[in-house]
Amino acid sequence: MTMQANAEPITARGTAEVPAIEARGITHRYHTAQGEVLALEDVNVAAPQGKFISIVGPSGCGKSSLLMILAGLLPPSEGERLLLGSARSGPQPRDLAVAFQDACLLPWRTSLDNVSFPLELRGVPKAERNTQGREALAKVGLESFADRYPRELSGGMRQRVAVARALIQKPAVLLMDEPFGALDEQTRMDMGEQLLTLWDQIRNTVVFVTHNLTEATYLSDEVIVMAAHPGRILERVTIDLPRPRSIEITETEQFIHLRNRLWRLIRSQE
Ligand SMILES: Nc1ncnc2c1ncn2[C@@H]1O[C@H](COP(=O)(O)OP(=O)(O)OP(=O)(O)O)[C@@H](O)[C@H]1O
Repeated sequence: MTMQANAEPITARGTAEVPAIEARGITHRYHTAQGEVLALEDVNVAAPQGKFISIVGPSGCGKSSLLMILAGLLPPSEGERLLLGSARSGPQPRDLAVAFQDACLLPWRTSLDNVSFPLELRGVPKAERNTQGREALAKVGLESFADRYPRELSGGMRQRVAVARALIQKPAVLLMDEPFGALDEQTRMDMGEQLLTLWDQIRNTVVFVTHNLTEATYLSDEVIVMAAHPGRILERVTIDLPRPRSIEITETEQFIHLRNRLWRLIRSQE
């Protein structure tokens, strides 16, 4: 697989100055039988085009809620969410793809049919979507598993199918909520390395929610640290490690320094 460190960022429209995705003054309240929960308070986040942004923070600080709002799947109580400079509501599948911790594959479809599903929804003819589907599976190293069903794959393989399905849409913005959270530490880092190799080729905008500070430091250009009760932005940490990155970078002094900084920020809230 060739790595293109300087690939042009995917810009669906507009100029590179327009953030790919942005949350402006987002406040969100859930109404429960026990009363109101203030999940997010005045959150402002702008993910520049072609950047990899992670969101970390203690459990319950509103990371998933923020991602759902950015995805257009959850209307915020206050504030607005802009996708490529536009405040259109609801998900826009051509500009945006979402991958969750649970791979959410359709159990009755093969890997190939799961990966090519977004193209089917767009009415792409079968021969073309099969070609693109096989290409996408090859990118995540699963070309020989095209005809397998999800139940016949390991957890890591299922997650790779989900990543291929998200990437086949060539979205300008990819939102990922703990996509490797259910995997063991070794598989998780392997998946992170593979994701970075793919991302180096397309350089779209990724917003990645994780609990894992090593993963966040390794993948990101910037890590947004959130605080809880109410959920808000505590600090934004620039990760100025060189790219392309390989797993060995996690052993460098600069990496450990950045990761420890994130850890201290999270600890300061306890
Ligand atoms: N559907 C819901 N109804 C009521 N309260 C909710 C709902 N979803 C989330 N919350 C509450 O909103 C707050 C933020 O939750 P959210 O899941 O966004 O946080 P998180 O940072 O993603 O948590 P975790 O890291 O544990 O996944 C929490 O207090 C949570 O209990």
